Amino acid sequence: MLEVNEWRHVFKLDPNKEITDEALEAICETGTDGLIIGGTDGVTLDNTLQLLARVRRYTVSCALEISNLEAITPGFDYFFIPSVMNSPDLKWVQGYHHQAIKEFGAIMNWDEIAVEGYCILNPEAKAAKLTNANTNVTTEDIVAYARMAEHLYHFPIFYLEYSGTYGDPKVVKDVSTVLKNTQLFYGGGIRSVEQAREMAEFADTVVVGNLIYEDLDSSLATVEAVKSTSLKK
Ligand SMILES: CC(C)=CCC/C(C)=C/CC/C(C)=C/CC/C(C)=C/CC/C(C)=C/CC/C(C)=C/CC/C(C)=C/COP(=O)(O)OP(=O)(O)O
Ligand SMILES: O=P(O)(O)OC[C@@H](O)CO
Ligand SMILES: [Mg+2]
Repeated sequence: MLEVNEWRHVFKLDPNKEITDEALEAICETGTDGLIIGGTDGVTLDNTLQLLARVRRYTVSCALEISNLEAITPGFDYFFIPSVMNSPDLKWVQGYHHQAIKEFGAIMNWDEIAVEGYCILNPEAKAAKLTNANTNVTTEDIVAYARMAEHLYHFPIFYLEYSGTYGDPKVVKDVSTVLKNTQLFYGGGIRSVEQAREMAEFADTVVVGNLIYEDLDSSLATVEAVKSTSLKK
């Protein structure tokens, strides 16, 4: 099993979306480095457990990206905890986290936990709306969030999140140059191998989500595209 810090390509599966057994098998057997299970809305304990049981038939490693308290369950290789750095609302930065750790802290295996410092940049994304993220930011603002993630908070992951739309490669490049220890995730709007390659030049890890549900074959092709691209930092 690859450690998270070795992940180059991952698929994000949404428990709130339908996927056939054939499509799920194709995703799990592509040679992708990992799966992230998560979504912004409609994620329940029931649909999370169902998807977990289905992906556990394959050897690919799997992280639960926690978006609400109800759907927290053991059984994953990793637990990713988003903290939305550009939300003015404390509950999305650390409020729910405090509540969850009050409940689960004593039984948590901290080696399986990775905090993701999120910077959400598409104002139309559900996650941006939910968290009231301030998407009206400059590249300098974003770079400062990245530096905070690495040097103030020592987050293992900084996540440039454009969910639903293709982001700005120049922003990804500029952020990549200031991160040394914190892993840069890019996610959002990847719909072709060219886009996957472009972001893979600067992001340590490229996340492909909605394309799985819109054009399965194109999503499968992003694995090789990312894994054959060398980082340019
Ligand atoms: C034994 C046992 C139970 C073990 C588990 C212990 C454990 C791991 C406890 C967790 C502790 C903890 C600190 C939990 C955090 C709790 C929490 C609710 C934090 C808030 C997270 C947060 C900021 C959510 C906001 C939304 C968000 C950023 C979601 C991430 C996913 C995302 C951006 C998806 C993309 O959007 P999508 O839904 O795909 O959009 P479309 O449907 O339009 O595509
Ligand atoms: O669904 P897409 O737009 O590919 O985005 C992937 C991921 O970053 C969503 O959290
Ligand atoms: Mg999605």
